[in-house]
Amino acid sequence: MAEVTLLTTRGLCRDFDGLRAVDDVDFTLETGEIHAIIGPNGAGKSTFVSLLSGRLRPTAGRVIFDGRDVTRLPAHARVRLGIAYTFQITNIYTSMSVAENIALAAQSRLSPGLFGRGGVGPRITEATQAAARAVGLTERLNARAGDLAYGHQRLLEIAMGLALSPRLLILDEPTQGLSDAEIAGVTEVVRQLASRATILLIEHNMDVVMALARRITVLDRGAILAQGTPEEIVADPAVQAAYLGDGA
Ligand SMILES: Nc1ncnc2c1ncn2[C@@H]1O[C@H](COP(=O)(O)OP(=O)(O)OP(=O)(O)O)[C@@H](O)[C@H]1O
Repeated sequence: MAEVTLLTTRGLCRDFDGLRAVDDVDFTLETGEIHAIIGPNGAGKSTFVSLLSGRLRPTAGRVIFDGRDVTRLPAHARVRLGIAYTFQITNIYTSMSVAENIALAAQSRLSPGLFGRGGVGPRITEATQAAARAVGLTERLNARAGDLAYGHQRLLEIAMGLALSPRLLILDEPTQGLSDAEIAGVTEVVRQLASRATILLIEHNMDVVMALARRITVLDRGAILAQGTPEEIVADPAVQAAYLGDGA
């Protein structure tokens, strides 16, 4: 089956005070794939996905999503087009319930500015329950988010991203800080999410990358060092020298 491109970048650059954090990146993401971005610390991974989500503006270059140039669109407009970047854990409201946190995310997509008006509530409830189900948090919907174990808070973050009904879900180190058992759980959740959304995954844990990714992009000092299937990346001498071989 022919691949359909969901997102491309052309000549994407981002400078911080003279430092080029993202350097002339031409990137292509195909619809339905799980695509991992890897690279050493400071390689520019978070900066790159922030340029995709609209959290940051590029110094140069373009971002095309579903055939449309979104380079100048703010983050909230990109969310509405279907680009979701999982909220950092600090964006979870710890005193609110799991359900309320997910509902807030669902509301921002389904009814910006219309919370509580007729017909909107049931759709939010539905979206909340579906997102909780997808990450295995159904039984904790009424728990206070602040009382969740750390691993469950990470799943809540993913559920909040899912509640935005994204076409592209960007997950920034979803397994960071988790136990081995929790990592296995998140890996399975992400695998299943791929039927609902294209996934762009920043991940340091190579076992997780190898288990999930159909394609991998390696960033090094802001530029693309290599791209390919997991097998191609593991066998790439430049990648071995820069990254895999250093015990990271
Ligand atoms: N807001 C900022 N201001 C100045 N420099 C920044 C800023 N954000 C990132 N940088 C710099 O840009 C470079 C790339 O950082 P980035 O966080 O994108 O890398 P990363 O690959 O995500 O790293 P890590 O794996 O450690 O999260 C680094 O040198 C970093 O210090």
